[in-house]
Amino acid sequence: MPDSALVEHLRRAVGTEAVRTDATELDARSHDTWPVATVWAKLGRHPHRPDVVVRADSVETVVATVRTASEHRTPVTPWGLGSSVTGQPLPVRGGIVLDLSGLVGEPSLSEIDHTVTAPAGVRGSDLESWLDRRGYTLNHSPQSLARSTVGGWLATRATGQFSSRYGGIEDLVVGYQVVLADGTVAQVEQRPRAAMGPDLRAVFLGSEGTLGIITAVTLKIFSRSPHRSLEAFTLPSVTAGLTVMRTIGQTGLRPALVRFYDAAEARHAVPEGPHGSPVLFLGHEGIGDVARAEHAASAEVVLSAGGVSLGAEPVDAWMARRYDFSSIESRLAEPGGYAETIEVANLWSRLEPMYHDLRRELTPLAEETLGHFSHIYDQGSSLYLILLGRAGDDRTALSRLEEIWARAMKVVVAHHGEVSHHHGGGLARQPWVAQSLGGGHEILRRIKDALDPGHLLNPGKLGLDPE
Ligand SMILES: Cc1cc2nc3c(=O)[nH]c(=O)nc-3n(C[C@H](O)[C@H](O)[C@H](O)COP(=O)(O)OP(=O)(O)OC[C@H]3O[C@@H](n4cnc5c(N)ncnc54)[C@H](O)[C@@H]3O)c2cc1C
Repeated sequence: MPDSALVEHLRRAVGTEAVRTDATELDARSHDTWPVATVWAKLGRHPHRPDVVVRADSVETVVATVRTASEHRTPVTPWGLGSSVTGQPLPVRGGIVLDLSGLVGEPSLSEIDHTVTAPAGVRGSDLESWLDRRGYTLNHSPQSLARSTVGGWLATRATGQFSSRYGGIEDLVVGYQVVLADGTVAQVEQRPRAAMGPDLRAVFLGSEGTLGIITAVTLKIFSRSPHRSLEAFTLPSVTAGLTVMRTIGQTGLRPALVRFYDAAEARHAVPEGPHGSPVLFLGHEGIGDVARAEHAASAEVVLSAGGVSLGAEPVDAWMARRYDFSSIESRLAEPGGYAETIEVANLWSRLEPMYHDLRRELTPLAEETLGHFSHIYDQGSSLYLILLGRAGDDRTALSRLEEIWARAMKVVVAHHGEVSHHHGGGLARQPWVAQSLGGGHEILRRIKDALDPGHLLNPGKLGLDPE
């Protein structure tokens, strides 16, 4: 039962309409897009249900909510569009879910500075369409573009499909407004760079709503590229593909698109074949002559590693379906069906052994284990695994998913890799946060203690609860 004094106080502070306590709303906020949470829902379980939902449509509502929560010593868990696939916005201690998806409004554009500022609840695809009509793009293209908010991108340190050229959200953010646990409204930004003190923009990126509530965001924008070259290639082995990706990155070539599928995922990525070989998708963009020259240089690296061109068509087809998530959703909708996506990262020197160990450990747990490498850095790359399976019933499916997580994280830690490249910790990676962050976790704990001494913001995440 919700605390009636809290609910009354919230209604007075933010208005009756913004405060929701109906069962449908509370049930909906007890599941995000994490497959484990989807199976809980199939089993009728709501282990992490809020007591009340506040729908924010202004910064004042956010401030009033956190102040009221502080007086009642009640947790507040921010919620964007719930596209997290790791349980990040699930209110594990109940209390208030603060829905930020109504925090919207007309963005403002600076064509001279090449920036756009938008309220944090704006849906990614709405902002991208708004910019597109004006000849610009964010060049931030997560697969969840139409299912996530701009504030959520910062809170989760998200990255997009063209990050190999443009970077993750940490490279695209100019500044933002954040409401602290005591209701203080702060602005952090750099115009465009500063050397006085640390770069405070980094503090809240990836904080998963545990340090503050982001209410407005200023992002870089780019003029639309006049030219794009796309091409797919088969490669003889995973070793060859990783060598190609590393060479391209370390030579200073900056493809916007690099996706290297192992043979198992290549069957899905290029359904028309040829089957049995890994496949690389490559794309360069920018001013025509420059992009064509870069593409030719990258293609030369691929061909000298035994690559064979399949032309542009497989990549064009992927561009058209790149936001499609139905293979995961339809498998999860089947009785006993389960599916999971796990993204990790490592240095080039450790990536291939980690990949092989992960495949070996996870293959017995699923009908299909698919892998691709898709965000390259000079020092390493991400690895994205998709697992699809069917169990006798949903209970068995749930334990299969739990075992997949446990085995995968153990392998990545053993290879000194990053346990998450972009989906974040949430509940899925809770047991591995402290080990993964090492000495950095103590710094994070102290920042948490200073910014949120009552530990009210999204408790139960990033291993930050008091011992
Ligand atoms: C089909 C699909 C594809 C995906 N593809 C990608 C991808 O390509 N790249 C990628 O990085 N991620 C991807 N994701 C994961 C997810 O979409 C991102 O993490 C996204 O940034 C979450 O945004 P959201 O607004 O839905 O936040 P939510 O899921 O609602 O919340 C996520 C976390 O952020 C916090 N939070 C949300 N808004 C705020 C705010 N304004 N202030 C403070 N804290 C806040 C919440 O408390 C929670 O901890 C994908 C998810 C799906 C379902």
